[in-house]
Amino acid sequence: MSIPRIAPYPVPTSLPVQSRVNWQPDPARAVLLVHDLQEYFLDFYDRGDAPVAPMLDRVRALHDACDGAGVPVVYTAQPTAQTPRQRGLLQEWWGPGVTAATDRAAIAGSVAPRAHDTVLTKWRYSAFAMTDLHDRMRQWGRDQLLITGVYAHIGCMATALDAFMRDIQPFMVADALADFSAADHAMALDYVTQRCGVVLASQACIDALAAPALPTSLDALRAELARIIGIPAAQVGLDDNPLHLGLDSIRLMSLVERWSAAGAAIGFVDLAERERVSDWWALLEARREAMP
Ligand SMILES: O=C(O)C1=CC=C[C@H](O)[C@H]1O
Ligand SMILES: CC(=O)C(=O)O
Repeated sequence: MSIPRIAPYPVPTSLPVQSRVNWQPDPARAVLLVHDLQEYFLDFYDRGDAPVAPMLDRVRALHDACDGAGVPVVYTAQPTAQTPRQRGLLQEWWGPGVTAATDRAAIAGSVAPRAHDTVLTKWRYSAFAMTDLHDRMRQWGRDQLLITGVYAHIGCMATALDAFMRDIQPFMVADALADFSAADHAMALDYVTQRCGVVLASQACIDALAAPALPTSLDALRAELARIIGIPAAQVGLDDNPLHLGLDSIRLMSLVERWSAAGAAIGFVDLAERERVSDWWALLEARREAMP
């Protein structure tokens, strides 16, 4: 069985109501996933119609928002060369797929990866399967995944469920996804809302990423340091030196960039010369009060 020809359908606008969690995309925690937007998978659509045309526009807008907020962007793409062992059950289920359309394996030009993006080779429905996506997110100190691309009820939903099981908050960006049908698309959004994550519109996601993030409490500062260092928050004590806890200069610079973008006049030396978490909090409080 190959992929069916996909009739146009409108991008979902009425989203399922979330009642279990109040997760919000955080520019300090998020990674944008652009899932399998290869020409091969888009060729089954009428590219000039919904859902693909608006979906690609919204993926581009989200990519721009992530670039502005310092949020890493990760692409997945299946390889054209897959041994039977590598392709596994996909071969029996979907046939040769992109391996028989090697000239269509490229990621769609209108949403092509940019120089600073990460492109992972994709082997199974979930973007975590047989890739180092989780390791990379750990290294970046990030635990939210903003999911866009195709197909919503297959690889995107599988990735959302897998993220949840890895304690990564999944966000399905409803109008930056496309599927086999409106019903499949809606099913994916309903499932994620009920069982593992948050569904939101691309504009709500862009607005959340644009909200500069200064820690609003000492515990929020400890939690942010813990996430970016990759240790439990309980290990970030008020008298601990963040650099001695494992915060390296690259991550320190990313904090300076993020907090400066939020309007706090904080430089690298301001933090490096302060040796306690409590001193960092006092500095953040002082700089917040001095903000216009
Ligand atoms: O051919 C394939 O590998 C696939 C077809 C349709 C959706 C699946 O996610 C993808 O693996
Ligand atoms: C497109 C694809 O590979 C997926 O939905 O997993």
